[in-house]
Amino acid sequence: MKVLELLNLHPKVSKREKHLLLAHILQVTPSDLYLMEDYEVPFNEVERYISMLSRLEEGYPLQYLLGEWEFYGRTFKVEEGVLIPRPETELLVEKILTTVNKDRPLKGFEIGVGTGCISVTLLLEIPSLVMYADDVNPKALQLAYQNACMHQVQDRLYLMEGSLFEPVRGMRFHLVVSNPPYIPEGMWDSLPTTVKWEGKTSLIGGPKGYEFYEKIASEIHHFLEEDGMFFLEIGHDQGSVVRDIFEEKGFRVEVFKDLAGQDRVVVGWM
Ligand SMILES: C[S@@+](CC[C@H](N)C(=O)[O-])C[C@H]1O[C@@H](n2cnc3c(N)ncnc32)[C@H](O)[C@@H]1O
Repeated sequence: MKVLELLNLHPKVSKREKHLLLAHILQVTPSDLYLMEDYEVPFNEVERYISMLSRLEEGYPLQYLLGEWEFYGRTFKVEEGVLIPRPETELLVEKILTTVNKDRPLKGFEIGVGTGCISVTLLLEIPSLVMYADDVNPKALQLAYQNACMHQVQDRLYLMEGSLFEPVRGMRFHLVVSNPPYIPEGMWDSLPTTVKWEGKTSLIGGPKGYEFYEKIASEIHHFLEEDGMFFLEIGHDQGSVVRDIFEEKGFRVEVFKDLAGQDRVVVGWM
């Protein structure tokens, strides 16, 4: 079959997804495909493409089929059960990069490293930084290690299996960052099928959704240097509740909105 014929299959799947998938299989860029419309695709590739298209139609995420996704202009490996890096999370990284003093040695900690997209990006952008990062999901830790190796920052990233602050008891950091699970449990059933492949551990924060912020607020003072700061991604409607949680514990916080005008990042300090 020809490229154009393949791109016209499965009308329910978006053109963009089909372009990304076929380009990935043929190892060309999506825009190359416009010049290859009459190219006769070898049988094996046709078979692979058609079976992946069926999976897409069933709601399997494109990113997992590709095995990689972009974050902050770089490629990260992704795998089923580990959160796919989101564009909103780039704002969290941006806030850190524009806030911290990058010219001095810095020690950071990330709760819930996932693919490692946040920690690895920070390490690439801040050469004086060393990051510690944990996750309760061993698959995420393996993936984060692979991504750290791919971007050659594995010597400055210490990955630990464990919950919240448990693996770093007794340590203090200049920055603590987290994009914790923040969706309320009751919303699981109504989430799109594609999102569910990322797993409850990645997404569900607890009955209220904002339980992780409560847990972080109750402990974080033990783990921050005197001038330390924390940077948290939040759900679009969690700005005021998360502000209250931290202010009640005596922290100063600022809430920032994303490009869509939704609450997205909380920056705080003691
Ligand atoms: C929303 S994902 C964020 C992943 C990644 N940091 C990102 O921004 O793409 C939340 C991550 O927290 C992890 N997690 C869930 N509960 C945790 C806990 N109690 N302690 C540490 N990590 C946890 C999940 O496994 C998941 O990788």
